[in-house]
Amino acid sequence: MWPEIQKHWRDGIEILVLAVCIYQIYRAFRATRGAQILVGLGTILVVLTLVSQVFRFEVIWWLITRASAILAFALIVIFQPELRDALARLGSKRIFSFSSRRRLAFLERFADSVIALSKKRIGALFAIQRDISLKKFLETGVVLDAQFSPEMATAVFYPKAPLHDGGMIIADDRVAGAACVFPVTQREMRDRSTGLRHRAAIGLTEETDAVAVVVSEETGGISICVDGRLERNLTEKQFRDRLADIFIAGKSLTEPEDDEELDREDTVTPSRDRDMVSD
Ligand SMILES: Nc1ncnc2c1ncn2[C@@H]1O[C@H](COP(=O)(O)OP(=O)(O)OP(=O)(O)O)[C@@H](O)[C@H]1O
Repeated sequence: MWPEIQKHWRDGIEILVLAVCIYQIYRAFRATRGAQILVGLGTILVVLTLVSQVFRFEVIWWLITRASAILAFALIVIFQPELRDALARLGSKRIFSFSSRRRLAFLERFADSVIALSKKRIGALFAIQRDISLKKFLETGVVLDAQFSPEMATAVFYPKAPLHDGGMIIADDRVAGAACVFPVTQREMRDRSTGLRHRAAIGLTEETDAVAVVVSEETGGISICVDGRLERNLTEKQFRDRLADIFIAGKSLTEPEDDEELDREDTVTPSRDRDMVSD
């Protein structure tokens, strides 16, 4: 047993490293235009490799090995925009992410705005960008690049206002755009009353790592959606706590923080979720 472990421990580590790399590549590309191409090519390659190895198809095997260099080159060309985005993100991470103090101020403003909309029963859909760019959804709406404020949120979502239809995208603490169309989930809903606004929140967060917040026009209920999981009808406190949990690792949104702690927080990564970072 022991000699076997000694012989194969390197293989174990190699498999682990490969699994982590493949998973990270999948995460980086899952919401991008080329994701389906990548999955398709990967599947074809794996199937062809398996078939050629099992049945010893020498010509197919020869073709696979020869084609891999061309394929690698083709992938770089196909994924050029995504690669550029990913590298830019890597470079900008933490350095350009907005400071804890700004993040906290934004979250408080945001929570107040959502609660005000809920009280007035103004339907709203927000998408807060995290690591994965929401640029392609921004293109479906109207670019604003404006400072976020409760007045701004109410003006945008006010019924009959020109931009009230669709979702608002927030990147860092700014409103990137409004009236954006998000992908609607195709999942069968247990709750048949789940309408398009909520389905769009689920769809977007299934495809990206954004956090979606919905205010129901019908009930005023506030929901948060992360990774395709919708948490509906949160109370004010639950909503604030959930926001804090996601973006500032559980620190209270309402309790003032001392400066020292805030500064220190800039250097650590929150427990479970990533912070909001610019694209
Ligand atoms: N794909 C989409 N992307 C963004 N917003 C959308 C999308 N589809 C619908 N919406 C928004 O949702 C609104 C319709 O919401 P609908 O009543 O169907 O949903 P709901 O989940 O029942 O919400 P509510 O509880 O507010 O009624 C539309 O007016 C539009 O603003």
